[in-house]
Amino acid sequence: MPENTPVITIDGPSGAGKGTVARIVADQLGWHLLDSGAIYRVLAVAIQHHEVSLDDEEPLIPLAAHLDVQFEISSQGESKVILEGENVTDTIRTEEIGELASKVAAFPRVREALLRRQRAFSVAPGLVADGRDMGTVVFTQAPVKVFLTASAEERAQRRYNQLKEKGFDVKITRLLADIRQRDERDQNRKVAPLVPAEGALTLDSTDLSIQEVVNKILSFANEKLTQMQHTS
Ligand SMILES: Nc1ncnc2c1ncn2[C@@H]1O[C@H](COP(=O)(O)OP(=O)(O)OP(=O)(O)O)[C@@H](O)[C@H]1O
Ligand SMILES: Nc1ccn([C@@H]2O[C@H](COP(=O)(O)O)[C@@H](O)[C@H]2O)c(=O)n1
Repeated sequence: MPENTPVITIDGPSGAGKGTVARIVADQLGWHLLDSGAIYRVLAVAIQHHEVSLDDEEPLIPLAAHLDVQFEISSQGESKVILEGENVTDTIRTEEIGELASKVAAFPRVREALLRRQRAFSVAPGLVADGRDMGTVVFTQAPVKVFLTASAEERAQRRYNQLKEKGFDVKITRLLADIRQRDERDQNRKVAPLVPAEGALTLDSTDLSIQEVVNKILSFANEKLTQMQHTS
């Protein structure tokens, strides 16, 4: 991992807005983007395709280590996720796959098998990485770390709006229950639990617009990166 590539990590619970703001921040800086949750989600789809049971960690490790996935950008600028030659862009976004991904993500050796793949995204001129352990495990050297959160009710409402817009028939009470269950699992697992990294800026986005969150992250990043230039 090149130690001198600047990385901005954005960790936080499901629906806090990490992916949305990470994309805007990366675009504005002209940096690369890593949606690490997508990797766990793709692995969950691969597990379903290959009918591998979650009862035992062992068979999951080679699947994680040799995951045949490509993240592509279409000619219209839309991102596409290809697993074993199949377009799984929409499949990975379902609540069912999110739930399965969070179960798979609790296995320590599965997480270890995915580390190198995630770190390979750290390429000049810089990387914006979002997930649960970007600042605490994957990019511990990152000069800019953010912990983005929002109330569970607000996150369920955002997810509801998002799914309704895509034409899915969903119940907000169910989404809220799923979000709470996923928070519980991600925060309390033994390996890489969801916690703010040391030195992270904690942002509660419950009452903030997307643009306000982006502005706060960019101004924090600017401050940290300027400090870094002066000390190197
Ligand atoms: N500050 C905000 N105010 C209102 N809506 C927001 C805000 N931030 C994000 N959203 C909306 O909330 C939805 C969820 O956002 P997003 O997918 O970025 O969350 P996430 O933290 O990446 O979730 P996950 O970890 O589950 O992928 C999106 O529809 C997004 O447009
Ligand atoms: N760095 C990460 C990223 C994700 N996970 C797990 O994957 C699940 C799905 O992630 P989304 O961000 O796409 O919702 C999530 O609930 C986590 O369990 C992870 O462990 N580490």
